[in-house]
Amino acid sequence: MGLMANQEQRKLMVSVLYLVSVSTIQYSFGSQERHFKWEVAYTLWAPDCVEHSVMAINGQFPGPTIRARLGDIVVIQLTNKLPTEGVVIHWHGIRQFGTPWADGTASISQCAINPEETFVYRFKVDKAGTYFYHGHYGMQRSAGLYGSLIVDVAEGEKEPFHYDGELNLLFSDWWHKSVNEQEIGLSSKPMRWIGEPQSLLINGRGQYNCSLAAGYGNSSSTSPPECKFQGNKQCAPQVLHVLPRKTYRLRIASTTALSSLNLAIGNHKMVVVEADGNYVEPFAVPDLDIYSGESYSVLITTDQNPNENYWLSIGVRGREPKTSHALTIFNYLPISASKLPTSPPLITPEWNDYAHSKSFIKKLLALMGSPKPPTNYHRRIVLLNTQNKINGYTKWAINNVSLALPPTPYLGSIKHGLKHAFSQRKPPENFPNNYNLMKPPTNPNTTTGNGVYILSFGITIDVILQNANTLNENVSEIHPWHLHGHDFWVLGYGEGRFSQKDVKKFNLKNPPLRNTAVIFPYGWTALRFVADNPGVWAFHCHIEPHLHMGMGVVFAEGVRRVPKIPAEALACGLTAKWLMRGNHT
Ligand SMILES: O=C1O[C@H]([C@@H](O)CO)C(O)=C1O
Repeated sequence: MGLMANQEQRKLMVSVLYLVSVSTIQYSFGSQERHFKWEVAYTLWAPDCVEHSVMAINGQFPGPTIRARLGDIVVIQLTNKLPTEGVVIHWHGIRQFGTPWADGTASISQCAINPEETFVYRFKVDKAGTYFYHGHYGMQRSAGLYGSLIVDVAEGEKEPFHYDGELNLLFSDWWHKSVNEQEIGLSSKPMRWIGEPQSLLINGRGQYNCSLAAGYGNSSSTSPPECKFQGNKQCAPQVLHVLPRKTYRLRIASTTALSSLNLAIGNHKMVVVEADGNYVEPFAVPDLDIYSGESYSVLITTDQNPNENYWLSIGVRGREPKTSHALTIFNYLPISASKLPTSPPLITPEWNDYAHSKSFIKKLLALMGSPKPPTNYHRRIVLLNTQNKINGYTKWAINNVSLALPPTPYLGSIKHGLKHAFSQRKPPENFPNNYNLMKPPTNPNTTTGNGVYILSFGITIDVILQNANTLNENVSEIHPWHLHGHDFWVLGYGEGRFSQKDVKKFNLKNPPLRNTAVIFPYGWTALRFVADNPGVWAFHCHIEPHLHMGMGVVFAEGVRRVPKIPAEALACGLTAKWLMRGNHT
């Protein structure tokens, strides 16, 4: 198979040995500014061995990894080199305390950066953990605009667990149809759904129509042929080189557009220690579900037969899979990476085995000593998730409002009192009692809206995400919801309609802190957070086409306390007019 040429393998071995030693080096300097100069441009690339256009950063796909230490200021000077479209980048999991204009959400925190313009993102990383970044304008994440963002503990501090080396995995899904065509299909009448991805990618690499694992005795005539490529191809798997009898931290994040994934490594159990940049009570699992917008760290001990290699595989969950698993090799050095594992890759649990997913997610509990939620809430917002229609167009709606973002970003319009910038009607806090969650909506018609949930500064908010049936009989889908500007405590999950009696079952003792939480088909998920971060924050389904079809809401809190917003974030829509009136002195 020629996964890795010999010389390349030696080079990588040296870098693994370096990696192992690096974790013991003590740095002698404190927090600092980390500067990056980036250009976003389309480039031709073959993520799954088939060439298409991808949105790259400095010619790289995925974009460069940002690595910083807790307390550092990260400064990214981003120049838009796309010929005809705007761009923004969201720093997923970074709460942006004091810098809400750097959250990178078009129409919410800033104006899109026009071609040839530069915008400087400057923010503090105030919590160690595994994060990532991605485009947040239209469906630019699906176009390939993403990369990893890793925050190490502060100088002289230790993680609450030991490891000898570290490996970084960023998962995504990939379509051969351009994002432009996908977007047009979604907004056509009737809607043309994007379908399942052609490939899954691990660190931007996958294999369409060929298998790294072909040749395991029972491969049938329908299974794809063996991959034939040299290790230098863009789609060649990034082999994970490890040394025997060590402990590795795998940092994992999922920036998929659609797919929920399950990860497994042959013969190795994983000990989960971090979720979305928050420590959890360690627990061991043979496989792990990861939804779009989530990140995890797991510890792996290389205690298996050192004369073998092992498969690392990801497969689709929660939707009927039509996409092959993505694979790479967990290579025990010094044996060659081209020695195929003796056992075939692990198969993902049945796509609709939700009991498996629920049992995993309920094991996640905050590490002892983590911040606890307030015991009471001040305001409860119940959000019903439905698929709907507007004049024959398919939409997603929350409490029967489908989010259509306004041309003027909310942060500037709210801060500067520009009331015509968006609807001043309060979006609904609940949905009718007689709504039947188990059936398609009896009246599927909805309307668009762009109203904002204004949260009094400092209060405790409970959000109940309530799932329901889609437009099709007997279908309810998974939705991973992501909150900007905050972590929330996940207080509980339940089946059917949420009711007051469910409150008794909330976990107020050690609920995990996260920034993304899933709702299961026909179920509910309860979240709690404190509205203590001045700014305007998106809260939305992280499935990119669903957000595109309106599946989100907007929270605003303490906007009067936001310091002076940089003019570059305001130079569009009604805030541009406001600037021209000379208000920004
Ligand atoms: O938004 C979606 O549309 C399709 C389907 O409901 C209609 O084709 C699907 O699976 C989604 O998640």
